[in-house]
Amino acid sequence: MDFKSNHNSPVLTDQVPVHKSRLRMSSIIPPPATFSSNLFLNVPRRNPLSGKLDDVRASSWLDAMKASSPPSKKFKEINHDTVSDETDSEYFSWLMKYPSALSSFEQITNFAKGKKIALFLDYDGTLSPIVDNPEHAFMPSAIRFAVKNAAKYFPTAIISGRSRDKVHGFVGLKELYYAGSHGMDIVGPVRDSESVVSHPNCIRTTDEQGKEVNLFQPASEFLPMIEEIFRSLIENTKDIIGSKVENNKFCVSVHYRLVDEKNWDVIAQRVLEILKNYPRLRLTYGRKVLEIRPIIDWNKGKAVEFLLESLGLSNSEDVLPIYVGDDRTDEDAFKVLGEGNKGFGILVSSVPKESHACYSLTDPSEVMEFLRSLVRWKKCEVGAAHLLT
Ligand SMILES: O=P(O)(O)OC[C@H]1O[C@H](O[C@H]2O[C@H](CO)[C@@H](O)[C@H](O)[C@H]2O)[C@H](O)[C@@H](O)[C@@H]1O
Repeated sequence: MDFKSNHNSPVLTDQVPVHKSRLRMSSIIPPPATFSSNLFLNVPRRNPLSGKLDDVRASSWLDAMKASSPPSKKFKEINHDTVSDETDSEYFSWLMKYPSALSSFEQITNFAKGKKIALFLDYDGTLSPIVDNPEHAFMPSAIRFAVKNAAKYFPTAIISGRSRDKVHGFVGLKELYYAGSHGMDIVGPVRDSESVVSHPNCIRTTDEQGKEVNLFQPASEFLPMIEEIFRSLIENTKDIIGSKVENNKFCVSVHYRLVDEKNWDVIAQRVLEILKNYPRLRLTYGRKVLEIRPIIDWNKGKAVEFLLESLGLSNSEDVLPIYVGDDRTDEDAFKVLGEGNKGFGILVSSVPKESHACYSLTDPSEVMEFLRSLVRWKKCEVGAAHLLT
């Protein structure tokens, strides 16, 4: 769900068909709603006088917040004595729709034959397991090694909601490209593509190793505003035990994973209250996190397109982009790749979720397995090509 603020009202725009997903998975998405300027919820009601609008607003947010991170227990590990047939069949019919990228590996590589694969990887929940403290979301070294190896064969980029510096620090591989702040901060290779260099927010600079790069920051004018709201959010949530406000440079995350559930409505109300003063910012949510970001026409999907263009890999039949991610913000990238069958989106999830992806993997360890398999396959392909020459 995506609350777009403007001077009169933050407007809810939901890209996933609400009724369909609510039918399939109880309450992934809160009920359709709009907000007036005082941020009270306006929902069609049978009796407009019954109940308090504040209560409705809080319960709508609570629905969203509770649903934002479903129980992480893997279906395949569930004790079948305690699980209903209904749950099993829900999972298996979901798997029919989003087959495992490991089980379907041959299908994927058949499609990839002779093509140049470009890899796009989300960070939290994809390369590092979800943990309580966002500062401790370290990447297991075996996964780092798999990513490093994959990058030897395929151009590889990390696209994260974190600040670019922070995610670079966690991943620690200089051979990758990095996009932070949900794609609003990209360092890409230098290429004289008209659509890349002509963008007013794209500048040529040098990276830490002195290499020439293109730095693209489409939300740079929002930097002071983000700093300001970051400070205000810290000040206004400091009494909520367990809350954590994270500065992601062009966006801010308000974490409630460690907040007692009875205070989730308090944290939502405080954030909404502050946001009233920032009509050019909007509120979205991820896995037990509320995210504040600029209203600009930019997202992880656009970042993928930008990077493909920067790498000289766009508009080519011989290129197969693969995006792996676990979160709502990754859906924009899945959508871009799904349109016109440009590439594959792989959703990382151990529970059924509606998605624009076409395959699934359960967790970061399966992501690692998938990357290793891609490398093995590529080595064989290269070996076979050598034998023929
Ligand atoms: O795009 P991503 O790389 O997936 O980043 C999305 C958010 O990830 C982080 O929060 C999530 O992971 C934390 C560590 O496992 C977890 O504690 C939190 O509950 C999750 O929401 C990050 O801290 C956020 O800033 C990112 O926006």
